[in-house]
Amino acid sequence: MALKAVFFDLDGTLLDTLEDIARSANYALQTHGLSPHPVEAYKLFVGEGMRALMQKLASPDLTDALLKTLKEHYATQWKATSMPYAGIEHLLETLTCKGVKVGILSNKADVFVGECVTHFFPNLTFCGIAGEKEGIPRKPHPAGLFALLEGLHVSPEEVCFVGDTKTDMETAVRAGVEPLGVSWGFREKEELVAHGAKHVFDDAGALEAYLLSRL
Ligand SMILES: O=C(O)COP(=O)(O)O
Repeated sequence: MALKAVFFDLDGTLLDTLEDIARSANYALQTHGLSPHPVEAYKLFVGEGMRALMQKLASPDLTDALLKTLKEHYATQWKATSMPYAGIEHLLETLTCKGVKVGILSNKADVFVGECVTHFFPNLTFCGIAGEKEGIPRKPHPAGLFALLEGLHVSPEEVCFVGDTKTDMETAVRAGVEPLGVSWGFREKEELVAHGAKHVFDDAGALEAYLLSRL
């Protein structure tokens, strides 16, 4: 069926946020007497939201304190080095111009998703944007995607979900939409294929060409 809507993951798919997240997480760890990790190591840690990130890096009794410090630091540092990957603005603009609905579903805290989108994509209109928020289970649970799809009058066969981790691919599979992977983000192609990616793209131009071929 013809493509009507495309939903994107944010961190590692639309935006290269790795360094800012890593720096804030390392700041939190060091503030609470723990050792930092190399920025690259965060490619495996990021993807399930900030609480899960801190749970992966320290004992459970420290999670709340670490999370508070992480959020406070990230609130002032989220755009220090982060930026859209090459070709992303063009891709989003093209889809929007062609009448395809474009949305974002992230496990990043909802407040930061809003700030990032306003800052990095100020001229684009999205059909829905959501980050991790209370009351809605985060990806790979499909509830967040279903909530965004509500009222759009599209069926799952008319929707793609694009992401860079197994969490994103599982979300798409569970929601019954087409799972599309990107290899420029935080994980390897193999992980995406193993978790259901129908295609994995190496640059935004290739993804754009595929999506346009689906119209
Ligand atoms: O910040 C995270 O943990 C993940 O965010 P994402 O879902 O946009 O990749």
